[in-house]
Amino acid sequence: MNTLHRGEVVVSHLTQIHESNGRKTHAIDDISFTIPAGKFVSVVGPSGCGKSSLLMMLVGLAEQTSGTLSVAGAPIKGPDPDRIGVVFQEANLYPWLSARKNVEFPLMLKGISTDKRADMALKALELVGLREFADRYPHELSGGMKQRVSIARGIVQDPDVLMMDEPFAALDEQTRMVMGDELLNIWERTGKTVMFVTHSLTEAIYLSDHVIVMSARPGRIVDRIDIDLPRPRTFEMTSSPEFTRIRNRIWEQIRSA
Ligand SMILES: Nc1ncnc2c1ncn2[C@@H]1O[C@H](COP(=O)(O)OP(=O)(O)OP(=O)(O)O)[C@@H](O)[C@H]1O
Repeated sequence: MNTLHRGEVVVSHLTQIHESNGRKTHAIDDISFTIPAGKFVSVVGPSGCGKSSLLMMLVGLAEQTSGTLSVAGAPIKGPDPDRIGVVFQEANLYPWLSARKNVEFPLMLKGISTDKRADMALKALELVGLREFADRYPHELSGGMKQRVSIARGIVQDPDVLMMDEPFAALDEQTRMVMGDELLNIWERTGKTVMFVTHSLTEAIYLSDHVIVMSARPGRIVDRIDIDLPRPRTFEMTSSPEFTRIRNRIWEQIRSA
């Protein structure tokens, strides 16, 4: 890893064409952007525009057709949870493992010693406010708590970058708002770069330094918006004229995409 670029994400002329059963789907078309280290950037766009395809390439779970991707100064050659943490829409916890053991799981695969991985998992659970629930099993946790365990698992190896694909989509609105604030809290405390895929324009604006707007498939970037609202963000801001102006601007782009 090039320490000069820790946490920076650089996407250059990225194109992806999926091929399955002899059919080609042009998902992403010539996308370029940079996320400076430590920034919180959201990606929004119409359903099927290629947001998840983009994220899957950035976390090393899919390959591009052309173009380059680099995270923390090095190209992506496969999943690398030391460099890039990932959180998906479903928490995907193992039901037979406690919260702590779920967080420890990737560390166990790496052969990290029992004591060290317990220590790392507890620190990550502490960061998401769940240390007291470390020995609970997934069925004993609420949807929001499960997703917090999943975030803990995503950051347990202390990656510089966290990629999140609709992490709060399955949660009720109230829990979703609370989780957004908690994520901002974790982000502020850890200084990680976050790329956050969401369908919610309010969530994207509320959380981010910058919002990338994609067109309908094949996904291209149609707008890039700096969110200059002060931090900490507050619920009241979501009904301010500035917030509404930005939301309308994004909605116009998506509606006509
Ligand atoms: N593995 C795959 N094989 C073939 N086609 C795929 C594959 N993955 C995605 N696609 C297609 O690529 C396009 C983009 O899908 P993708 O899931 O990236 O969009 P999205 O913006 O995340 O959608 P949504 O907002 O509905 O979650 C879609 O037409 C989808 O059917």
